[in-house]
Amino acid sequence: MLSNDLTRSLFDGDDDEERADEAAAASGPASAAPAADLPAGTLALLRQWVAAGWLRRLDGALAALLAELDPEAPPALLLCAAALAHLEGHGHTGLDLRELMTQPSRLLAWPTEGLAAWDAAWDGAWQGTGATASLVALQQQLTRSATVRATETAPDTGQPLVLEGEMLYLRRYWHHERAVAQAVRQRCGEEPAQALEPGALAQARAWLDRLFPPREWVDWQKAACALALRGRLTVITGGPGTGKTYTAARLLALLLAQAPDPTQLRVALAAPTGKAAARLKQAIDSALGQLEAGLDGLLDLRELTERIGAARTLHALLGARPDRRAFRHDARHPLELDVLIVDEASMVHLEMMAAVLAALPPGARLVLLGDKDQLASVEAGAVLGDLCRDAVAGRYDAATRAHLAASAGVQLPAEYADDAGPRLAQHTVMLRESRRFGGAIGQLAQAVNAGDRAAVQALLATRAQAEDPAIRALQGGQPEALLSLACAGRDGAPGGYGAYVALLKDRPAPGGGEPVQRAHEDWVRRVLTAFDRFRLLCAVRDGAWGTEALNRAVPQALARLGLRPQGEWYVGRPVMVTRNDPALGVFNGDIGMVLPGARSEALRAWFLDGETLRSVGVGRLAHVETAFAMTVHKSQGSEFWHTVLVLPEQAGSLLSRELVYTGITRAREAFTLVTARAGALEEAVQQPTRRVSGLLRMLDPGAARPGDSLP
Ligand SMILES: Nc1ncnc2c1ncn2[C@@H]1O[C@H](COP(=O)(O)OP(=O)(O)OP(=O)(O)O)[C@@H](O)[C@H]1O
Repeated sequence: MLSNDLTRSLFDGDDDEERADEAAAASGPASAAPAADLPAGTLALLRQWVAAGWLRRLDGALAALLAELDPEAPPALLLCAAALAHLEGHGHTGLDLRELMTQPSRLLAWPTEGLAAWDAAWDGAWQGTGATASLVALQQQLTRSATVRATETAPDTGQPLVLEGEMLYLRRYWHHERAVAQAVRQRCGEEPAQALEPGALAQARAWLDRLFPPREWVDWQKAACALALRGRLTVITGGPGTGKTYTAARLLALLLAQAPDPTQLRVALAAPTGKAAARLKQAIDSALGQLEAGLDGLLDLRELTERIGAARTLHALLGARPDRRAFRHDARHPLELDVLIVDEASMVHLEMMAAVLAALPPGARLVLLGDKDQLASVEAGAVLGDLCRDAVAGRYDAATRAHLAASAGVQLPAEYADDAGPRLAQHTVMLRESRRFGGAIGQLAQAVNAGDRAAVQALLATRAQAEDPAIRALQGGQPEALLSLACAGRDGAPGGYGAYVALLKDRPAPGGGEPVQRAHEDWVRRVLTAFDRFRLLCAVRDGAWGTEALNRAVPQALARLGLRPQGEWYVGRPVMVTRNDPALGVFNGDIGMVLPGARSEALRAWFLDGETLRSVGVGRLAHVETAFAMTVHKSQGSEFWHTVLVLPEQAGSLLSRELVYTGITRAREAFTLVTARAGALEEAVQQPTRRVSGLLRMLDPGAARPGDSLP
């Protein structure tokens, strides 16, 4: 059946337009000129919507494909299919049918004209069917088609769409969401968790008291470690600097202390990007080092640090293979691990989370660290956000509260108690106190996160009055002002990219021998470190305030300071890898700098992962882009001494609260906001992102309707 292969591939590639072309070509006349027996009217309408820019070509192509597979496909199915594909493009994993029927404007976020066209088409879809539009009637219409699988009743014959309750899925996303739900349920235990046996409990208590000095208020870090002892999945969320890695390091010490044979404890550290993995390793090593010093040799944490080795990207950990979608490690070839710590889990998309859960042996512990309020992955799904739905409220049941009291001496206030709390809540902890982010930048991030427009405005105004060097806002600015900022920084935060450009001329004389090699590597490190202090982050790629225009303009501006941006490859070109290339050891999101090698003028891209420096000849790098300006999405997992967030005139739903929050929290010491239009920040703050998924419903039927999973 053409459908199965094509539909599987339809959402498997990297390039939507490419996929649309394939689908259009393969579905032949259905998409070009519908045959008379196809629901041509609906398809023609969809083509108009594609032309109007409300749908992608891919969205129309999916409907055309279904019409070809099932010439009897009702118009409502074709409309749902196009909407489903469209929503996938916006990060939703499925289509909430009830919401589509009652509030299409909330789901589709189209212009008024588009919504009117949708309403008319939807009403038209029911005319002549003999049915009145209702959720049940829609479900019946959908499942009557051979292209839709109703999970409860129909056998799997490779139908492109799957209906589960009120959610319609693309086959692939249904599989991933179901796999994640099943694995999470298993890891959280179907029944209330068993208490630790008395010996283990006493030992845990002694160690937890040693690792966390007594406090007068709830020690959520200690609570997180205590919960992790009991379960195979622990989700630790918190804003920047709340001690997620600090807690994870203490958890490792605790697990080492509890292990029957500490020398055999197998631990791996991973993150979605190379940069985030390197930061995780650094933070864990430093936390374990400090801890070791305070433990009087009770635990050999140095040996553990060495044994853990480098933190890896999830792709590398799972064994990504060139040209293969499947990883080397899966349920049949599991990772040989006892503990896996994954940082920056908000960036882990649904498919990757499914792969991680599949490859981890059932007995191993998975600890997810991340900030639930950050932007979700570019790809569909908001797994961490979904998993953390109850993180703020806590919702700990009696068994959990008793466990925390007995194992950690943590007495939870009543506001966090809920005897009907779901299983997952018993495995989730939110860290609530930031140690690194208390100043003006932290306050701004908090106000943005709370959607508090007035507080954001007041904060920017008072900080400007106080001439606080940490925060500056240039509203309604000109691109020239931005370029000058990029070159030289600003008062209170000098430097900009000029600082690394100044270092380019310090290259040691090329040559052979170890001293030259070492001097060269030192220079490369200094250049990379200087570059990493400053970054321009954009909301969008296109337009005068997008990454593409800035990546053309900034090197030209830097030419005044000595950069020579000639040709594709030039000394001092910062690059970001845009596709995983396991054979080369470079992964999507890695950032490097083009510089000559130690011996010759041949240019290489140099990457710094923590302490490790590596390089690749530029001729071998097929998928990179210039990285003076990067999208906020791509910046996740990184921090810069001075971060500049650039908001364009218009960016529709892209300009969200999460985007601004994520941008601000990339700044360590200085943050500059540049907005093309006054008011853009305030609008973004009031626009939280919403991603529909059915994960919570699958995890806990009856607890939440699918579309309720996010605000
Ligand atoms: N309980 C604590 N006592 C003392 N210092 C702490 C404690 N918790 C965290 N810190 C310190 O606060 C800083 C931030 O901690 P950490 O890096 O673990 O936070 P994080 O939440 O992982 O941050 P990020 O946003 O970078 O992921 C570190 O310097 C850490 O040593």
